[in-house]
Amino acid sequence: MGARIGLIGLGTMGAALASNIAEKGFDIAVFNRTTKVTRDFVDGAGDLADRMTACESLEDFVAAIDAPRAIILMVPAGEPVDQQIEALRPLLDADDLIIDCGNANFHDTNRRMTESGGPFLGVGVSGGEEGARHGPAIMGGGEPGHWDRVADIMNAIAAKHEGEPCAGLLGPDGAGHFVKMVHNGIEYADMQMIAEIYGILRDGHGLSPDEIATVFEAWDKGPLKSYLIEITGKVARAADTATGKPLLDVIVDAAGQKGTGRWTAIESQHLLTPIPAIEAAVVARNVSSRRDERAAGQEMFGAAPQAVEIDRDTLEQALIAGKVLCYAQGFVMIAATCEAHGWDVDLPTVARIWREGCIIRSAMLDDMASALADHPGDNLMRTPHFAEMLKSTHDALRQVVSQAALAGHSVPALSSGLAYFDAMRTARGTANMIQAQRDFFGLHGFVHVDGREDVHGPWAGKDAGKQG
Ligand SMILES: NC(=O)C1=CN([C@@H]2O[C@H](COP(=O)(O)OP(=O)(O)OC[C@H]3O[C@@H](n4cnc5c(N)ncnc54)[C@H](OP(=O)(O)O)[C@@H]3O)[C@@H](O)[C@H]2O)C=CC1
Ligand SMILES: O=C(CO)[C@H](O)[C@H](O)COP(=O)(O)O
Repeated sequence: MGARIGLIGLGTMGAALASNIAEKGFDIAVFNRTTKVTRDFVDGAGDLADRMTACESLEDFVAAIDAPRAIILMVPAGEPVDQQIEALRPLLDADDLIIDCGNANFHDTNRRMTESGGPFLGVGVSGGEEGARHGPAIMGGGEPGHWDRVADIMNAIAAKHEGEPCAGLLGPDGAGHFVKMVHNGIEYADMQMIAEIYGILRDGHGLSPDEIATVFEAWDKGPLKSYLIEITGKVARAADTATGKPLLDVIVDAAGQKGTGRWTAIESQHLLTPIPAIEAAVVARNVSSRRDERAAGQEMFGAAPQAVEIDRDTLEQALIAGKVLCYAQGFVMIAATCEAHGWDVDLPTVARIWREGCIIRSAMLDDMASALADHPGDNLMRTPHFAEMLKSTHDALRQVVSQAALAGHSVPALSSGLAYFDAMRTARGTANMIQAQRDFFGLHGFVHVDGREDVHGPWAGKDAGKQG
């Protein structure tokens, strides 16, 4: 008997996932581009090594797995995935299954479904190293017959919510990677809003990292309870091992990004689906990387953030409103994309899968799953439970955004969330002005409130057709 499954790419995620798979009782063959990494991994796997076959060539790796084979790729998105597929396929049988568990762009996954030369699944895995090791959230995309071949493994290694695996096949093609991408978009917005509140506590209230940790630890016991709030308390409490200083104070304020947030923002523009809090979070990361320019700006205009008087309850309420709006935008985007691609991704199932294991897990997700199930097609912000939540918190968000602006704090995600909320409850907006301007300079026409279409203003010549 050979291995039940194989895994290529023993980096942070692949190593943890391979250990998780072995721990759940499945024999696994492992391969890594750098052979020493494979050896070191299996040598350090303790009792789990009995269930692992360390392979030093792709040929040995393929031979070590029982046919029909299932092979997980856990390598960086883009070229590395295509290279691995290209190297593997000639060694595989026609019905061997390749499963890309990295953060692929779902357009690539759509392409690979047909061009990878055999059965293919695109599976989003969330939870970071700890999640991959002990139970991630797993978002599958592809054909049900292919998913069924590995469903027992996926369910066994996934996080559990009250015994229910946080794993599932969400749709065909790249649907799983698409949902993981939006998950990351929400992650970006949630993290940015937390960072903005951290900035107010640090620069507006003058709190130390330890004092800030205490605030987030308290919030993690209330409605904001979530993985990201929990780790915010932990990172604020941590000390730098080199200097003994608070860790946050020795980290350069330039955020990295590997692309999933940017992909979400770009995709939303293609779909004409507004996700301004997520876009603002991507922009904020880009701004953060402009360190020299920011320093020059401070020299010229003076430092921006001043003391600000907003009580902590108001900050907590604002963050609650912001968090709901991040998820609302993400779910709307999933719904819009499904429509565009003819996918039938079930939003309550997505919310249920996100309840444990993933980075955006939150106490709110159980209620979100119920709200989306009870009110299909509605924006989460208009479902009764979350509408009540927003009614009681949006004033706090307004106070925080306005006070922050007056005191020179940059809060792009919180203010974009608020602008979205206000726009989405304004029946008559201001785009009539845009339409009039477009018609004035380009004779683009507008829809008249009486129902007539392609109407022009009085500036149009007789030849332009109908006038208003
Ligand atoms: N880190 C995280 O929190 C999460 C990451 N992901 C996704 O999981 C995937 C893996 O990420 P992560 O484990 O963090 O990455 P790491 O950088 O830790 O590991 C990357 C792995 O891929 C291998 N690799 C890199 N380039 C190639 C290539 N061209 N051909 C073959 N193998 C290659 C590396 O091998 P070598 O040792 O030879 O360099 C290494 O084993 C990515 O798609 C990432 O976006 C998903 C969820 C969470
Ligand atoms: O998928 C993840 C978490 O869910 C990865 O950690 C990803 O790398 C996060 O994105 P970025 O690196 O752009 O912050």
